[in-house]
Amino acid sequence: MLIRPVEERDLDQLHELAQLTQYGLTTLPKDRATFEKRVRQSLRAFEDLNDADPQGQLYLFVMEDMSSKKVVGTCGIVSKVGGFKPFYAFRVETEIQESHTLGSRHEHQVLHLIKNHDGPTEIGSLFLHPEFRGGGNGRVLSLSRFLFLAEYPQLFEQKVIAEMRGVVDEAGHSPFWEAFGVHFFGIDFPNADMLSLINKDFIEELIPRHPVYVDLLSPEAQASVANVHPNTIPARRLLESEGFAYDSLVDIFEAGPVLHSPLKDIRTVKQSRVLPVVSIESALGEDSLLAIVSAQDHQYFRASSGKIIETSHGLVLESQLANELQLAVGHSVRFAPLKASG
Ligand SMILES: CC(C)(COP(=O)(O)OP(=O)(O)OC[C@H]1O[C@@H](n2cnc3c(N)ncnc32)[C@H](O)[C@@H]1OP(=O)(O)O)[C@@H](O)C(=O)NCCC(=O)NCCSC(=O)CCC(=O)O
Ligand SMILES: NC(=[NH2+])NCCC[C@H](N)C(=O)O
Repeated sequence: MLIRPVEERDLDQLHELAQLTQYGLTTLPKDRATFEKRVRQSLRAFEDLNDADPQGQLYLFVMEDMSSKKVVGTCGIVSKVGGFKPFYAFRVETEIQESHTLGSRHEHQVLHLIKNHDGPTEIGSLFLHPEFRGGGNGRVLSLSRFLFLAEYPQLFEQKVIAEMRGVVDEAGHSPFWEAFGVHFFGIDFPNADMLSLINKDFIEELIPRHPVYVDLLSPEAQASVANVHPNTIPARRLLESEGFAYDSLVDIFEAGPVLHSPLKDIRTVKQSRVLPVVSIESALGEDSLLAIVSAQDHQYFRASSGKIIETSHGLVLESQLANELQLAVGHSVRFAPLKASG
């Protein structure tokens, strides 16, 4: 498996992949024209990695199965959210009220709208073809972005967030949307989700101006606040194992949690180092380490996973990994253990 920047030739396969996403994966639209626009946006972003400030550039990656040459997964990074059009979220706050007269105490969860014009970096668009899940590919795909962040920190903000897909069923019904959003926006969730990627003006126009008491929503909607779609549990686990945490922000449409971490504290970023390749061998034994490895010569970033051994002079790579990344002795690579130790 090779992870590399998206190319124009991937469009057909990516578009096919997007048809498998079900509902709620906002940034992997099923509509081809919107997808094509995003691929072009990403091609522009990768063109110059030298002197860009984070201004909302989109970096889209694909995971390619090297044996079949098929695109089996994708993931992305937006260098900065917010800007002229804000990043919207609800902050879940707990309000406590007590009555001496009645001798009672109540805790209410209240949703407060926040609008951020100067937002963090956002990772997203994480999707793996169902046939390729469950064997560790998702971990490599998700973490590869962190080697890119470690390689080019100047392109990103110091804080990184991920908006996790919230609870939405197979027909596109979101309990939170049906209890809340539909009353204000008057359209269905899939439509609102799709429109929000194209033009967010309707959010500014129609979102309620006052805080929202969660107690007033249906029990299903209440239960969905800060919870994720069943197929998004692995994505959440992966980020949590890298140090990301939920801190009271949820999505305004389906109440999925926003996870966050300072860029420098992400486990893979923190543990990654750059060393030269000193040797390539056909098979490495017990003393080797399973690592995620990236190369970036001539600004061409690519990543994969495989066995390595660290020596005092540099790294020994297993030949399959070296072939996937087109590496020879003398090249430098960035690497980190695929999993946190202990
Ligand atoms: C997210 C991925 C790509 C993950 O791929 P895989 O399923 O192959 O991952 P995996 O390696 O099998 O599992 C990842 C980790 O989750 C754990 N895990 C798996 N199932 C679990 C479960 N039911 N409960 C608790 N933990 C579970 C595994 O042990 C593993 O952790 P260990 O490695 O520690 O053992 C995939 O599931 C997928 O395409 N899902 C559908 C799309 C989706 O919902 N994407 C996220 C949208 S939200 C988004 O895009 C923002 C987030 C982001 O960009 O990262
Ligand atoms: N409005 C939402 N919460 N959408 C979930 C987004 C899921 C995922 N982060 C994506 O990029 O597509």
